[in-house]
Amino acid sequence: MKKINKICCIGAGYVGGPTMSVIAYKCPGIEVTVVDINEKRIDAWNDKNLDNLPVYEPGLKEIVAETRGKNLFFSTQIDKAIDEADMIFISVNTPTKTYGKGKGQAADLKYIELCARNIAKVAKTDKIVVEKSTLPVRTAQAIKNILDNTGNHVNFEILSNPEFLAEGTAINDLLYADRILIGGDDTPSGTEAKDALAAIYGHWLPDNKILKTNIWSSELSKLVANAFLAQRISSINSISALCEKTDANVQEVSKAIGLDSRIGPKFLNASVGFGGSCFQKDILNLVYIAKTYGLNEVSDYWEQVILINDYQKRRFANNIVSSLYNTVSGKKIVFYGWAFKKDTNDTRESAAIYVADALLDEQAEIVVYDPKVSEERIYADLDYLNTRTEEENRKLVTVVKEPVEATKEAHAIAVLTEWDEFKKYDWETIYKNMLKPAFVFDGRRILDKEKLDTLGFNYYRIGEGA
Ligand SMILES: NC(=O)c1ccc[n+]([C@@H]2O[C@H](COP(=O)([O-])OP(=O)(O)OC[C@H]3O[C@@H](n4cnc5c(N)ncnc54)[C@H](O)[C@@H]3O)[C@@H](O)[C@H]2O)c1
Ligand SMILES: O=c1ccn([C@@H]2O[C@H](COP(=O)(O)OP(=O)(O)O[C@H]3O[C@H](CO)[C@@H](O)[C@H](O)[C@H]3O)[C@@H](O)[C@H]2O)c(=O)[nH]1
Repeated sequence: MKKINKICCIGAGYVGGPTMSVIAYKCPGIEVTVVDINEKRIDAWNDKNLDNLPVYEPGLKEIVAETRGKNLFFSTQIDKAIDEADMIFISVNTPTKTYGKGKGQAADLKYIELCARNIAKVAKTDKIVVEKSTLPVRTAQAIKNILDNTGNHVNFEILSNPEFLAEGTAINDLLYADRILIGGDDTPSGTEAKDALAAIYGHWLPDNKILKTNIWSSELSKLVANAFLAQRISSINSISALCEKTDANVQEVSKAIGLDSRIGPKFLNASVGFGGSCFQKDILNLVYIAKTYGLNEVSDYWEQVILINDYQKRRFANNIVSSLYNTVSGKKIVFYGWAFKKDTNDTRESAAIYVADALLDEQAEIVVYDPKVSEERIYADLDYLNTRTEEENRKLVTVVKEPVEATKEAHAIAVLTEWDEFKKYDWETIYKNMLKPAFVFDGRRILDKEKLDTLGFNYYRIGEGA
């Protein structure tokens, strides 16, 4: 079996950084170099103060402290790292296309193609190239064409090894993965490459967790896994709307159905809507692929998962407006949370952005508190929507560091992220701070209903009648 001594990972983001840190940690005999074109990001990965790493994940800084400078390196010298590596992971972003054919649905593969061309240009020895990014099914074919046609006639073996970590639990998910998926050709060199990659994960995971498939099954399974997970959330969120009309309680419904072992209890938490960089992007990609093959019914079926998610965010915002006597103009609404889920500083596609946008359309004054998200990020998220000028966003939205203080003279609080600390606040003081009637809209169902009711709040939570 081919022995891997040096790994290069192109892309030092939310996947490349944590994944390679764990590989370096578990495989002290392998030298791992993570490269990126973004110099600022690499500098942050190399920052002496581990609180300044560009990705916040519980447990990450301890692993980086252990490995960085020993067998884990972060660098902008991309060509050098490619040249020296036996195995190259491509872990760059694959966002939804914002232009041209497939705009708004297809995955934008320009960064992937740039990586392939760069590898082809630089490689002087045989390489195993691993797709770590989430890609449309059959992308490996395109990568192979580029490598074989523009390369220096060395042998490239292409593997698909999608990543299933969830943000906020990335380190745990990597250390105790449910499964590792490795897709590749069944040729002798393909099998040898799959074995070499399996051996890396074999440093800490048992054989029965490592699943080898053909490359197309592997590429497609990643999109399907995300589609199934998001489908569960949209399913329960659609039922949350029905619960609110019928006095059923969505949590009781989740529990009742989840006890059926065929359904299972996980991923049935009703919420203000799923966010994150992956679910929407990957489902849209699946929708686009199905349409490309003329499978319109398949495409419509999966698109509905996104439509319900948009509906849920809109529904939450509309409910705030109608509860506050049909006008929020000039009213102070405090947002608890901006990240798309707890324990991450990532805000991509966070429901908070869209709820804020809808309320700003109604001229609300929004005050945001999030324990991990910077002011700069929050304004950038709003500016990116292009709904109003940057000046207006800064006029209507304030970002604060003091969550209880922020509620002074507020009309309402909206809980957008399920950060644990929100549960521990002094809700009595918050009640005193606020204008009456004091409204709380809990988009995550994390607060103590009985306590808030007793204190005098008008407390609403997703999936339950008033
Ligand atoms: N974020 C997640 O939780 C998650 C989980 C599983 C899979 N994925 C998938 O993994 C991929 C990466 O996601 P991410 O969240 O880490 O993205 P990210 O945006 O955080 O990181 C990608 C990095 O790649 C760099 N990059 C882009 N083009 C480059 C090039 N040509 N050369 C060098 N560097 C380049 C960017 O500068 C960026 O730092 C995506 O396909 C995503 O769908 C993400
Ligand atoms: O019952 C639930 C579970 C999740 N969510 C929301 O769904 C979104 C996504 O959460 P989660 O899946 O935990 O985080 P991600 O980091 O987006 O991880 C997903 O996307 C990754 C990128 O592809 C995959 O690797 C992971 O397996 C997949 O879980 C977040 O807004 C959550 O708040 C709910 O509303 N209800």
